[in-house]
Amino acid sequence: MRVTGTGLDEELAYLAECRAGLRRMVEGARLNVVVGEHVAGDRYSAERLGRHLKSLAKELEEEPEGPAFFGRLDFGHGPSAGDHRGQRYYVGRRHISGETGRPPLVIDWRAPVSRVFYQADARDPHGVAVRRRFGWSTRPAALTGFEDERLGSGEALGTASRIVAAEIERPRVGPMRDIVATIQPEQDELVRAGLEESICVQGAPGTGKTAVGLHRAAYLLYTHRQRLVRSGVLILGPNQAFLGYISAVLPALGEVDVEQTTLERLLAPDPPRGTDGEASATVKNDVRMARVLRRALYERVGRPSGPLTVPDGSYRWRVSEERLRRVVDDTRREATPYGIGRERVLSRVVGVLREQAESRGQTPNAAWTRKMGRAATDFLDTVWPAVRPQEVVAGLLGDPAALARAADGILTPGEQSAILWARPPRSFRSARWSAADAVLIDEVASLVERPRGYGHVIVDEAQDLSAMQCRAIARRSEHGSITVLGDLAQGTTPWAARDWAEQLAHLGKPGAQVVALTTGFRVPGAVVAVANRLLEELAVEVPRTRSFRADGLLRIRGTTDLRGAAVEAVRDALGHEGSVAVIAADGDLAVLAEALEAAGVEVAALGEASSRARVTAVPATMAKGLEYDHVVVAEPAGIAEAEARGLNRLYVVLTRAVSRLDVLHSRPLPAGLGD
Ligand SMILES: Nc1ncnc2c1ncn2[C@@H]1O[C@H](COP(=O)(O)OP(=O)(O)OP(=O)(O)O)[C@@H](O)[C@H]1O
Repeated sequence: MRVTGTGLDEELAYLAECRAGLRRMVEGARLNVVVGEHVAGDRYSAERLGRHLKSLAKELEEEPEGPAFFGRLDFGHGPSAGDHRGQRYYVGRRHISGETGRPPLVIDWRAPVSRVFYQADARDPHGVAVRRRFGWSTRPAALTGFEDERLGSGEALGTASRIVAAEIERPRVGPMRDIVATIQPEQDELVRAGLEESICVQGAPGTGKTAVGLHRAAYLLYTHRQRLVRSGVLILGPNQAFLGYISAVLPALGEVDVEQTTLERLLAPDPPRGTDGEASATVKNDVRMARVLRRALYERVGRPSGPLTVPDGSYRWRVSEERLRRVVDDTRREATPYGIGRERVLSRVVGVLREQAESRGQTPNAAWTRKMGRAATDFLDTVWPAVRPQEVVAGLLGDPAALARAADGILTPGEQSAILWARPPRSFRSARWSAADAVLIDEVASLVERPRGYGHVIVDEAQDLSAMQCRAIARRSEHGSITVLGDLAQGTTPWAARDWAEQLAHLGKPGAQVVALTTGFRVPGAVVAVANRLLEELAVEVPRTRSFRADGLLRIRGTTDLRGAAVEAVRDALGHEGSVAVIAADGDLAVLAEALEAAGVEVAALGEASSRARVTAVPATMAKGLEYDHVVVAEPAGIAEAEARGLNRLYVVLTRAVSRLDVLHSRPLPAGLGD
């Protein structure tokens, strides 16, 4: 290893060239925005191209002084260097073109050759003689130094790199950042898996699952841009606070065309107006509901009773009851969506009428066909009525007899009464739908008409999804692939997955490979040790984590004055750099926040973007996926007791700390934390 200043002048000169290159690109992008409309083939592409170029121009302008590159590869002269023999490449967040006719100044981190930057090591240098990592200071961004690894001579730092360690251990300020400069080899494998591949990443807290998912989205868009920009990439996260935390990563990587939302919002843009008790939510989220709903929908399909007669001038056409029954039965057997089934029944009946007309020597035209269609509408509405998905669900939840028919042999009487509305609304239009109802409505809607699919779907915190929620995602990725991210140990919903095979089957990708990540980049070693102890109590089979980080501080303190101890711990935390969170059971948080405010500490509520306070009060149920430099956990027993999977919740809460964790308790610690 060499950590030297030699060559820094040359690198600074090269940086100046890169910045000049960026300025040329800004000019070019601005011009292209003007002419974009003329070069794109159609309006849709023109709009996309225009947006892309505008955002590129804007970003380049906003960040002309940013870190233009983070790595350099000097290939050797041996045969293993292949086409890159003797070449030097700079690797950065984005491609920077050279002057006309000259090679690029910086290669995008997603380009094929950049893979070597992440994968090369002393055992397999991939033809690289020297890998150089650059260190940058932030605000203002300045190139401060570099580290060389002479991989060709068997010399590699791996995770001992000081630049890598500094990046991983840096305090967290503001929203989540990209990790392109320090992606680890096992993460890189997942980021660059092929588009056709669906993968499931089981990773302990802080192993970079979310980071991998976001970078995978960026990688896939770079590698398959044409295909994915049209079909779309969707990222699903657990809640708005989490989405807010991760929302800046993809735009910073130049990717603005990714839909990032929660499943709840995707299914129902308006917030739910109703709620479910645990018993009813559990039944509604059970996979058996899919069969109940299908029955309820198809129960609407009737049996023709009597022939259909249609007057047509001096004739009366007649279709026999038996023929009508065959049309309906054949259509049912074809298993097309309900809505298409309805169209087919109509067109088949009209087809029978046409045959009769033709055999009478008539030549039916389009106007005649329309007329026959209108004449058959009453029949159609009786045997295959148009439906609204909400109406079907309301028909079940509001009518014990209808529910009993649809759920017979599927749900027990107790389960049926758990989901029945105590006071049914007058019409389905005034129903106060809950989040679980939205999933049921979506299930019915997809039986009527297939929903829009995405090219790739990334699902974070996937262990928490119910079977019915998984099905909603499966429908949207039927012809695409998915990346499933999660941790069985962090499952907190009543229906949280206990193994991945079943969850993947519900997600429609039973064959997806499950890959484990076990190196934690967030949580310091001392905290990981405590979390691993708690893991023993959680009854899930997951590999233990080891921390990349030797730094960090853990304090577990008993107290008789929880509020006073929390104020003291937060004051101490504010003496350090970085973000601070106070996490407690949802019901215990308000008094702590009040105590802090009373002591003159400014506290922001979670998601309160306008606040400048460094301290955030985080309800335990909202902590998932988030991270703070210093975390004060108040009364673990309260968190563990608040819900059925309270110990899993506590495991989530304890693993939010990046640098320091204070655990304060006035009551005995829950099992696993006690000793
Ligand atoms: N290779 C890396 N280099 C630098 N930082 C990294 C790397 N991998 C992960 N991190 C950082 O570690 C932290 C944890 O990552 P992330 O949130 O993706 O983990 P996770 O597995 O999703 O965690 P959890 O399950 O607890 O939500 C983030 O701040 C992320 O930026």
